Amino acid sequence: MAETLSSMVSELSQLASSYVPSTGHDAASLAPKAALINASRKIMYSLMDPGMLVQAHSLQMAELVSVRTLLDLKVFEKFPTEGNITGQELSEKSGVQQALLASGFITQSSDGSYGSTKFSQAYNSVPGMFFTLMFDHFLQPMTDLPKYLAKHGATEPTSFYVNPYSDYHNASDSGQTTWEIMSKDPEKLKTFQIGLEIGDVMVPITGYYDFNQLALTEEEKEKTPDRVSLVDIGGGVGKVVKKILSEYKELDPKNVVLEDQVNIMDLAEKEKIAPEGVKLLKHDFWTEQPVKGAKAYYFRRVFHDYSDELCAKALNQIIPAMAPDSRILIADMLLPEVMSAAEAHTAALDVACMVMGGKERTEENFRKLFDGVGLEVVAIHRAQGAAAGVVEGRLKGKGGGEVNGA
Ligand SMILES: C[S@@+](CC[C@H](N)C(=O)[O-])C[C@H]1O[C@@H](n2cnc3c(N)ncnc32)[C@H](O)[C@@H]1O
Repeated sequence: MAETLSSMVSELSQLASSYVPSTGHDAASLAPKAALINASRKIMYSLMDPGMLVQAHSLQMAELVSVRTLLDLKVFEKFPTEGNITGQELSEKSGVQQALLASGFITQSSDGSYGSTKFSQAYNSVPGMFFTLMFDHFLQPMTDLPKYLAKHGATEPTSFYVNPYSDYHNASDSGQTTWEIMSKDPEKLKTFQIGLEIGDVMVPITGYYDFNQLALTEEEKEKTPDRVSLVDIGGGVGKVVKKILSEYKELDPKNVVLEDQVNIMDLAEKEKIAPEGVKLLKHDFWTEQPVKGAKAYYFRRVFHDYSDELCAKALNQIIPAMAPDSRILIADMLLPEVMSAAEAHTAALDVACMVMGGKERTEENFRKLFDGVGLEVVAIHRAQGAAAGVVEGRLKGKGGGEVNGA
């Protein structure tokens, strides 16, 4: 039975009455806010007629382009933290025309002067970088999706050489991967790596898989002190290993390896984010895994960039290096089998990944992927309050070799 306006309003009112404001940015703190926003959106959509939705979409398009332009022109940095600034002053300081400043993202008072909001202030740091990466790397190629599909057929892109991203950059015939294309602009590459931090809340790093179980046992410390506990493959500049090591104290940094492509490892060496002791290794995961017999090979937010065929190719490079008790850990979004408004952002990310030739996956998709290369799923560790988890796998038929009795 269709929900009535009053039943939706009463649902919203119930959520509002139990709502406790929080400044936390972890999945659990954001969940009640998301529930309230989803309930409000449901009401909004039930009230809108199609013409109003077109207006809302148009406004969003204009707002996105305005914010991106203002970020480039560093306009938000010119706002005083307290008080307002006149359009004239702002134009002089930033060199932009007043017309560009009229966005709901900033405020305007009765004398016509402009003030900042919590949003424009936040966009001066990491949230702005995340916005920029979503705009530059996903929105721009995504707007050309109809053109791409007309050229390549209406099928899921499965290649890292030919996908909407490479097509948008006129590089589909260049034999370059998405990453190689992105690496041509070091500033954009840096924004991508650092801005990704904000997506941490969608695929939390910690809190649902116990990384302490990968620490060496007393016996191992004596017999195989150099055994690697954790290899973070495609681990970026080291923010993820830093977070893991800060919360799972039994893990010794010297038993942790961070792997990524040459230019990312150069950046990691420069930025020095990974804790002292962590070994930085330049490694291309399409080639044989050099770290043998590690307790766990971990990919976070990597598989969603690739098709099933390519993920299988990456896994096949690790399988020969695995010990009987080694684990593969894939941390990614876990799409629900049936999509609801609460998971709308996972659908958006699924589309964003498709632009680069990848996709988000369901639990079942992961089981099939593992099965196809001779691995079996041991457990799915779901993150509380997020549509994400760690899929834990091992070599098929190696059930006896447990990682510290896990
Ligand atoms: C979406 S980022 C995820 C980074 C990090 N794991 C995180 O969760 O923040 C994907 C990472 O995979 C790396 N990558 C892509 N292709 C690679 C390859 N062939 N070998 C090694 N790393 C690769 C990229 O450089 C990038 O750092």
